[in-house]
Amino acid sequence: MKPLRIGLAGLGTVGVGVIKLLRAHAEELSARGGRPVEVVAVSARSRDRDRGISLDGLRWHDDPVSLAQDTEIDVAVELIGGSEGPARLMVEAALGRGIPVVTANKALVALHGSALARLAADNNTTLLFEAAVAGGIPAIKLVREGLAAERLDRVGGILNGTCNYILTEMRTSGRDFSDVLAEAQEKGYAEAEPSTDVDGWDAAHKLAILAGIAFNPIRFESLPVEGIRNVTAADLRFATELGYRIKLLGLARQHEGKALEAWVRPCMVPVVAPIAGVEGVFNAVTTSGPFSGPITISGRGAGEGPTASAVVADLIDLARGASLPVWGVGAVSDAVECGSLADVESAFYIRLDVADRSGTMADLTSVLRDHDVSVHFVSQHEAASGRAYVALVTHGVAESAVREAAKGLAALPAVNGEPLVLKIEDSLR
Ligand SMILES: NC(=O)C1=CN([C@@H]2O[C@H](COP(=O)(O)OP(=O)(O)OC[C@H]3O[C@@H](n4cnc5c(N)ncnc54)[C@H](OP(=O)(O)O)[C@@H]3O)[C@@H](O)[C@H]2O)C=CC1
Ligand SMILES: N[C@@H](CCO)C(=O)O
Repeated sequence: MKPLRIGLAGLGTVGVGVIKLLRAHAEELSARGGRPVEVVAVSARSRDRDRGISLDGLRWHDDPVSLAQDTEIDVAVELIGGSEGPARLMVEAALGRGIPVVTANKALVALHGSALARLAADNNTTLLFEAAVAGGIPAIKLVREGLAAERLDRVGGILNGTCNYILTEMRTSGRDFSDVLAEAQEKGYAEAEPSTDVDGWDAAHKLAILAGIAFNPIRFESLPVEGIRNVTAADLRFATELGYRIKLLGLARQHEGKALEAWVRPCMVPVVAPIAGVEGVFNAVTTSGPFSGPITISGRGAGEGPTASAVVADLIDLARGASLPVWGVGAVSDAVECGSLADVESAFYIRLDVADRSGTMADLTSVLRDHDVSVHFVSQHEAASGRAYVALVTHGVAESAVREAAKGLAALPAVNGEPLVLKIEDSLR
């Protein structure tokens, strides 16, 4: 059989992993795909860098766009990264000439998925991106293929391993965010510039893709995103006492007849929920639908091996001749705005740093009363001399009311700093 000839751009963590996996499992891949899958051309910035693998016999392109235009390749694999620049140009060049593209680039797909889907459709080819969401977890295949018959009402999960690692370490060691982040950076688990991970953007890219295949492509700018910088060790202690874990979640929900509810933010998850037990760098993807019920799968969301496994799974699909739609149902629809969260009802956790003196609790509860926020539970711990952390759990209330109440609480003389408001996600039980 004629091999499937791969042009691969990006020889970093994932690119090298893909070449190693294609070589290590060549026989099985050939049997499963019905023909050999072979890298024939590559592109990276430095031709001389030792990457720990032999590149002998592979054509070299300095420019990934020229790789995409190589007439002796059948598939272009983009493992450079970034939503703009060489990655986008290369993907557009390959799709534009009718060559299928496999990418692990979540930023690119989250921001330009709809335009790239249209370009692919116009040129009768496809764009595959299994590795772009939750690394080694077959998240895209779960939603697009395994649940192809379902009308999902929820999709999302724990979509960033760095945040999950930091929150897990904070809980188990009692240390604060900055301390654990610094250690994670020293060990190489977190980037020197951590914002993409800890401010929720990486998880947001992945959620946007999941929402795109489960429901509709969304306008990325309309997705509410909050990271984990304001979560403290005190919050993790309160969560444990209350029977919860704090997780950075990305979730999208389709309510009948309404705009898509979608967001990324730290949430309280009941300790009995399957997702609460997903710890450290692991990711989890969760879905729910009327026929399939709840599904949660977990695994490694990043790293050479898991990510390469997902990229090569897409290559096997192409070797088999599978023709998968870019988004879930095959139609290329325009990206839609996420709905406002103002009217979405939930229970919330509110944590405050307050002056520990008589009348403080009365001041707090009067603000909540004024905003019609009903309290379900209150707890308090000493913070420092004369100060205390107060945790309040509300009954179900519209998000707009709890946000206004938090502003009122922050304005009280007894309250120090900004209150932390976390959504309580009891639905994931
Ligand atoms: N690492 C992971 O665990 C995961 C990564 N991903 C995604 O996979 C993609 C690749 O990530 P990763 O392997 O970690 O990234 P790396 O930074 O390790 O590798 C990037 C590669 O791209 C090459 N490159 C950069 N600019 C150019 C250019 N202008 N022309 C040609 N080559 C270029 C670099 O070349 P050189 O080596 O010469 O500098 C390098 O080989 C990203 O989209 C990332 O988001 C997805 C899931 C997990
Ligand atoms: N930086 C990501 C891995 C790449 O998607 C994470 O921490 O999960």
